[in-house]
Amino acid sequence: MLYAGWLFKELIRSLPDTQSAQIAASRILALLEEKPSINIPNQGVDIATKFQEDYAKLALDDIHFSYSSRPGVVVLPGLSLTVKPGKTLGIVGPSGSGKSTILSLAERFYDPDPDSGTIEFNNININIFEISSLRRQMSLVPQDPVLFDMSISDNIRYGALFRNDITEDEVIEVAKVANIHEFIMSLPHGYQTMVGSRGTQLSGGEKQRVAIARALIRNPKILLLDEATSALDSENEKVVQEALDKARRGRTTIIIAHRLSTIYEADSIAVLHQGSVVEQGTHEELMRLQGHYYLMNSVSQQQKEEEEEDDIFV
Ligand SMILES: Nc1ncnc2c1ncn2[C@@H]1O[C@H](COP(=O)(O)OP(=O)(O)OP(=O)(O)O)[C@@H](O)[C@H]1O
Repeated sequence: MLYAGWLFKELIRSLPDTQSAQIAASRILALLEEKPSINIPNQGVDIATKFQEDYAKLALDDIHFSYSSRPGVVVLPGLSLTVKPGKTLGIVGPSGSGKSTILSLAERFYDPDPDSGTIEFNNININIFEISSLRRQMSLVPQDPVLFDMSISDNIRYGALFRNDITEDEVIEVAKVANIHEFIMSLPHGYQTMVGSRGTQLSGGEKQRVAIARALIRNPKILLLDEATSALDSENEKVVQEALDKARRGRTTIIIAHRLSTIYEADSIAVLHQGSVVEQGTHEELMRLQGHYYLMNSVSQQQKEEEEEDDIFV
């Protein structure tokens, strides 16, 4: 908490002038006073006291969900989906099919509709858990990670603000898994290098790898990846892809894939359409099925070939 206070001050300090700082401070304070969109139990169970297992299982069972701002639009009409302990579940589907919503529900940024089934963490309904203890079990790597105008080391530590005792060795360890250690060491100020406002001094791929290190520093039982390598060039994509593969090894992981090659190796792939799973299996099983997934692969293969042809004529 002390560290969070320090960070708050650092963020305000990094703004260009007093007026921007005042506006930012008042927005943050307004946000803190905003009513949550979920029912948070005051005295939930601390999840850490409940499980000793290394791996977590996450299961959504018959989840109905609409955003309260658009009550008429059903996003999930009774979704059931399980990710097994230590395994990777890939989720693919068209834009708007509900992929990111699943991650938001897992973290309890929203609660399912009242007539829903349950979301369970190791077979226990997640809404009995104290909310911050639940979120500490998970790390989300968003599509467009936000870095702060602080050193690389502090940007990584930001992933575990609840801990004041993170050592530099731990920071280095996760940076190595995230394939970013060597790059950091090549900089004149190493881990103390300032990344600039919103990380502007780093490339997209470097930012994503810092975000992966940030996700790993809290040693999450569940890793949630909203993959966005499609915005990267092929060189950067390969390095980020390797980092994602190392990060998820032996860890319960859900990956939302925008580029299908990201999830070829996943233990299971769910194809989502309008909030329902229309196909599920391994890459090979789904390709044999010659259904939605097969078609998506054919289209993306065709796009890739067209891009390669364009490259030849540049
Ligand atoms: N905060 C929100 N408030 C209201 N509606 C939302 C909100 N977030 C998402 N939606 C709507 O919910 C539906 C599912 O959105 P979601 O972001 O889960 O889809 P997605 O499959 O992750 O899409 P994409 O691949 O484009 O990220 C969409 O119709 C979207 O417009």
